[in-house]
Amino acid sequence: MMLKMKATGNHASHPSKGFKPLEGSVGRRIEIMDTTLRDGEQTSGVSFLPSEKLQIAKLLLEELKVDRIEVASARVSEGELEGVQKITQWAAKKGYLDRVEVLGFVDTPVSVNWIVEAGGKVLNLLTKGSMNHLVHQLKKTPEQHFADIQKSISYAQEMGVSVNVYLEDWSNGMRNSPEYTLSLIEFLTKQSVKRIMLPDTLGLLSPKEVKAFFEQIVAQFPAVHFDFHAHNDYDLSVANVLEAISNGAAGLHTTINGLGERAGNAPLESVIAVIKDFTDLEIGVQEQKIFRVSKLVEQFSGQHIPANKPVVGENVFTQTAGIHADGDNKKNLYFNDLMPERFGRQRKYALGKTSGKANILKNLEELGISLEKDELAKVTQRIIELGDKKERVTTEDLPYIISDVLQNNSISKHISIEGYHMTHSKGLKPTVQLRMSIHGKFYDEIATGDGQYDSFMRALKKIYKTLGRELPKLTDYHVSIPPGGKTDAFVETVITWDYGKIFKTKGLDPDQTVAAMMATEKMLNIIENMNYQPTKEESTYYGNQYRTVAG
Ligand SMILES: CC(C)C(=O)C(=O)O
Repeated sequence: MMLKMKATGNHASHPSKGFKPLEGSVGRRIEIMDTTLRDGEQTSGVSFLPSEKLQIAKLLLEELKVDRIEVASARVSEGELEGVQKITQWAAKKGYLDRVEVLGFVDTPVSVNWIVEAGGKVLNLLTKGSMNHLVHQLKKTPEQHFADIQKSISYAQEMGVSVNVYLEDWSNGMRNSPEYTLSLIEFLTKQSVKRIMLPDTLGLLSPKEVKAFFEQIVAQFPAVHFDFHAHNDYDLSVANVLEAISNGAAGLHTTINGLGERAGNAPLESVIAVIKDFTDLEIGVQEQKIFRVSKLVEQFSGQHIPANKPVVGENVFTQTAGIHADGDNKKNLYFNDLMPERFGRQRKYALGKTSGKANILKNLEELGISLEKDELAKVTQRIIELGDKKERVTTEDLPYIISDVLQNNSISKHISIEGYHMTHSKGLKPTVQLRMSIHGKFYDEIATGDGQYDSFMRALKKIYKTLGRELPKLTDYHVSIPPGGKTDAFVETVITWDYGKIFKTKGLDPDQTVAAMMATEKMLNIIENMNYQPTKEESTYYGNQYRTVAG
């Protein structure tokens, strides 16, 4: 028998753990086998290119430092063969070949030959862990199945390939046919097998059952290395993993971002956080690298990470309520062990209608901007207004908002856009129906143009014409979005006007045309201020900037 013994060792308690570790969780080192490239790729719609597989494999083994990776199923395709070859060629040079595993079937000699051709050295042999699967899928007796398994193991050995064994549908087996399932384990302990891998194939177990099954199995086979392979159908994969390792499992299977069949596998990012914070078990994974790897897998898999996904989701280290930011300023009142820096991330403070001054100050600090008290109050007010329109304003939006608000401050508002209706249809020119208020009086016009903004300007010109007034000449029109490339970000439109003097106005809105209309409204008020001979307290225009004229 070649079963790997579980390692034991001393382990000092994590200083931040103010609680008793779960029973049975002190001092062992847990092996992490990441199966992003095999079970993760079984996510509907995911297919990694060979070169992508190689890049992910490198990051998993060298940066994250997981113990083992499962990179493919044997026999799948030519592309899969190429992907495994790329990984094994690289792994051979690095001395990692015994950490690169391939799932294969009880089909001597096909899977083993495929793995050998791919340059692999480890077979994860898929056997049937429940009577149900054995009888209804393979239509074999346990004796026949055991004989076939023995043949596969012997052939792999002959070919220089080492073997771990999966008991597919093990969880069902433990529930409904434990005699068969335990007899298979018993049989495997007498074979040349390194690890026995116990999948909750349908993700049907509760933490209580995982605990009971592991207690039973580990008591019966104390020298055996058992891996647990969880699925997330009830959102219990992480809780189940915690029970498995706390009750004797020596290894775990995970995927990055929880990719995998149906609801996915146990997500590596949460699993490592939970092991570090809730047990005194040891793992070799480098958690600071997790975010980088998670983003790369997101990109290659095309599976967007939900914003609220623990550890790696966009929003999970963003405080939205102002009271939290305030608490962070006052003795870190909202501190917990799950610090973003651990995972290569940073805490953020959201800007929106619930965020308040403390959040804005935190963001200004990050940007190195300081504002006067009254300016801060105005910026806060503007963010609240924007928050009412759009849920979140980002730090990157802030400089635009500040400049927008401060510019607006210094201008008395006599003219406003009271209402508009814009059309944009294929085959027809855009039309804008516009209502303006000028010194309290309403003016309505409709115009058609080459674009929505052009239509708006034409309607505006008609109104101004009826008043016998001229508009400045538009000489430049510049649109930009804050860095980050988000399509839901605020758009800043800067328009340059020639009214004898050259000046610029800015508008900011998630909609580009609306941003341009806001910039235009500001321009109208500026020229109105110019024409109006401002009073002492009114704003006026000097050169290319606006100042309040003090008394
Ligand atoms: C193919 C097998 C090993 C599997 O992924 C599972 O049972 O969950």
